Amino acid sequence: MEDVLEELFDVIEDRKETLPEDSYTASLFAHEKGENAVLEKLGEETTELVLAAKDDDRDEVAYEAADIVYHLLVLLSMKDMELADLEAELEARR
Ligand SMILES: N=c1c2ncn([C@@H]3O[C@H](COP(=O)(O)OP(=O)(O)OP(=O)(O)O)[C@@H](O)[C@H]3O)c2ncn1[C@@H]1O[C@H](COP(=O)(O)O)[C@@H](O)[C@H]1O
Repeated sequence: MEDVLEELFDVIEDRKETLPEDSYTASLFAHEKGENAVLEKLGEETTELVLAAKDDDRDEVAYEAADIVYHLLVLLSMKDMELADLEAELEARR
């Protein structure tokens, strides 16, 4: 899991730097309202996650959770934060 998160975060950071035209991630960084779009997605996906959980739809829970994690990592990158910032907070709670 840690490897997947690190790899995904590295890809997100790369998209932020190189801004390829065909990249959804890059479009979020390039667009003036990209941060708002990410925040809206997080809100929508959280609602969808709640509904999926209520339905006991485990596939849909996994799908929505993945959407949330992806957009959460994009948000961390937009705030010039590192995955280590999230890890440190989680570690501090153990
Ligand atoms: N994990 C993701 C990921 N999760 C979601 N999304 C995109 O986020 C957008 C919004 O997600 P939604 O599920 O809301 O999309 P939707 O199907 O339009 O749904 P609705 O809005 O209709 O509800 C879609 O365009 C998805 O493709 C993602 N886009 C990219 N990644 C990762 O980022 C990498 C780089 O992607 P690019 O930046 O596109 O090269 C990829 O290889 C993936 O690993």
